[in-house]
Amino acid sequence: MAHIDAGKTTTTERILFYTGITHRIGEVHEGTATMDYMEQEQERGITITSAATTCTWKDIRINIIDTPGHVDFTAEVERSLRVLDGAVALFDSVSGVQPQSETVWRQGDKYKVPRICFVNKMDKAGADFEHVIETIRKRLGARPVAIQIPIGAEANFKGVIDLIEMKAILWHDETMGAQYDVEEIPENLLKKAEAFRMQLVESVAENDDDMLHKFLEGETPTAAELKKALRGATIAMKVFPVLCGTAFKNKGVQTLLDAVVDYLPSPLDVPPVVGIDPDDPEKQVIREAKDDAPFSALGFKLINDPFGKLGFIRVYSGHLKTGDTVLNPRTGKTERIGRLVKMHANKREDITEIYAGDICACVGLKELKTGDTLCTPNDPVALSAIKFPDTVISVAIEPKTKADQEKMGMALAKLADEDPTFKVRTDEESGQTIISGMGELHLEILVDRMKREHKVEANVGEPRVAFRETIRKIAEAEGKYIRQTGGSGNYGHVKIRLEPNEPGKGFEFINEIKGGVVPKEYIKPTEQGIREALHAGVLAGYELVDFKAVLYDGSYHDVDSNEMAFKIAGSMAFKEAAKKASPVLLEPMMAVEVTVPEEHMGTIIGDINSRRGRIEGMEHLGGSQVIKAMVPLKEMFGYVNDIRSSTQGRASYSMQFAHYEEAPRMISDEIIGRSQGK
Ligand SMILES: Nc1nc2c(ncn2[C@@H]2O[C@H](COP(=O)(O)OP(=O)(O)OP(=O)(O)O)[C@@H](O)[C@H]2O)c(=O)[nH]1
Repeated sequence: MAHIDAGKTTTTERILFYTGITHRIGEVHEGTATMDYMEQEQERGITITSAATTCTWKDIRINIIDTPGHVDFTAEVERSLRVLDGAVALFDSVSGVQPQSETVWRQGDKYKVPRICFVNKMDKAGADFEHVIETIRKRLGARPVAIQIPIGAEANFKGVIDLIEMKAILWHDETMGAQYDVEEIPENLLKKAEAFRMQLVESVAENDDDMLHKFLEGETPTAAELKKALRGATIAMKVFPVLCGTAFKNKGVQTLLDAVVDYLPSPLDVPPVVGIDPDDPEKQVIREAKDDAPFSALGFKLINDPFGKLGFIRVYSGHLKTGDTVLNPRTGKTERIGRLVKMHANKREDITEIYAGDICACVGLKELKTGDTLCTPNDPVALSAIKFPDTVISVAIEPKTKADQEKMGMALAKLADEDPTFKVRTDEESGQTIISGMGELHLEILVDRMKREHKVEANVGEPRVAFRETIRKIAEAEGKYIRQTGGSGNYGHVKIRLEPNEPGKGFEFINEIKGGVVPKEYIKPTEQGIREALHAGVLAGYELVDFKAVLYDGSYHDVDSNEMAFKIAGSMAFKEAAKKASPVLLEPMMAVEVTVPEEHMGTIIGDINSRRGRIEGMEHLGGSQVIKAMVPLKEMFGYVNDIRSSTQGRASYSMQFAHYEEAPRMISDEIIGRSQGK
């Protein structure tokens, strides 16, 4: 996991080489990386989908997922971290912690994934190992602990000092697959190495009683003792071991693999997974990572390819054989496992059985969706699903020909099946197909994939911002749906109150009905009516968020009341109340970070101001300035090209969704006017 371009794919390629999976190293910039197998990935030199692969190092099997760094593909990182037991966080040796490193780090915290840090690109001009450690400490608020220090830097980077064994490890050769030599620590680095080892021992001692005792007695721990204590502290996420190297120049990757084996947890080291009983959501079910436990697995990724649907699963407990039947608690249906495959990027190897802790793909499971659990039918469990962020941008898409029209629906459905952050809907008024996603690049790639993989040509409209609406005041309203249709009647009547909720809290429904004035069976339908109606807010048709709906009164009819009538009454009351509750328009704000040479700073700041942006901070980094700003997404379309031409390509930027904010009057009037066709 890392910011864009830190070297994740390059490092993974080396790992595959050293572990004997590939026999020649694929290079990202030559478009030959094994892990970046999609055409678009090879053309652009970026990772888009996270590829899973398996290798073995020192008799330990390691499942690897190479994740994308670009924020538009953040869902890939989210699902990978949900199912992995450990991660390697890569950092650029010059920049250290970058915006997206921070995001993925927080995702790692969320899923409690122990991590080791690899400072890559030590061969680059300006490489500074200690600066990177400092940014990990400061910007991530983490506890990094160096277990290596570099020998030389930039073009002179030769190897590392292993602070555990207190030996120098030198790569005298930069060619593919070069082996290293273990030597004595050079005289001029001995003092520094001793000081760093002292820090390492101290950090570990703080988290290990035996070590603390030894430390206080003034004893020097052995390498084995140090390793054991460090493993414990790493798995407990008390410390994060830091290593360094250059994947591109083939230095430091074998030692990184050693560290993965030594310090990251095996499935047995992490706490057993906790799910719920699908028949009784109040009841917790704990599943230990044992092969003889009842089977449970989480589906975290789907790929539709010409050979069928591949569902990636991570097994948490038990084992599974081809021919077995599994239950999907979400649908309540069972499916038979026809084929199981181990994935090596896009190549597959058939297997017949899979065990606790492993990752593999099932072929042909029709019902499986991302985030579904698969389990033994007679001992079911539902594991917690993966939460994905909401989409922030959308475009209208139109098939070019009649033939494309038919294929487009199918193609979009397949792509949406694979990608939970890609949404497709039909605009009720215009009848247009609207696709939504995480950013311009995200949608561009999906449209491109539709063309290449599904042979559908389409015209794409201008990108549009996913605005939202919320309310600022408390308001009450009544919804009455009383109709006589033919013989049978309809009677639904509710009174509701809408109240603003804290930002980010979403929608909450509160039932305050007393004395059964609205019978129990009509409460849910009322809530359902409101839930359906909130998707089209009363201002400009955007989803209404962050509010509470309190159902406090109503009435019913013994014969005529039914669920449908209460659903309609709920939605009528909602619309009425929302109009009275001072609705406002919200727009997505992006956290933007621009790295720019000093002489272009003025241009960048002026430009950010003209985009309604707020400068939030500035920082020196090497010879450049890093400008942090909060800018409305609406003003950021096409920024890639604008910044390139205004700085002759010398600035780089990254941006990610931060939060929603009330749109200024001018913008809100424009959007509301447009939605009303003015
Ligand atoms: N100098 C130098 N360049 C490197 C090193 N590692 C990777 N690179 C180069 O940096 C660029 C980005 O490398 P990738 O491996 O694609 O980075 P990534 O983190 O996978 O990128 P995304 O998946 O797009 O986020 C490529 O041109 C690599 O050749 C290194 O150790 N030293």
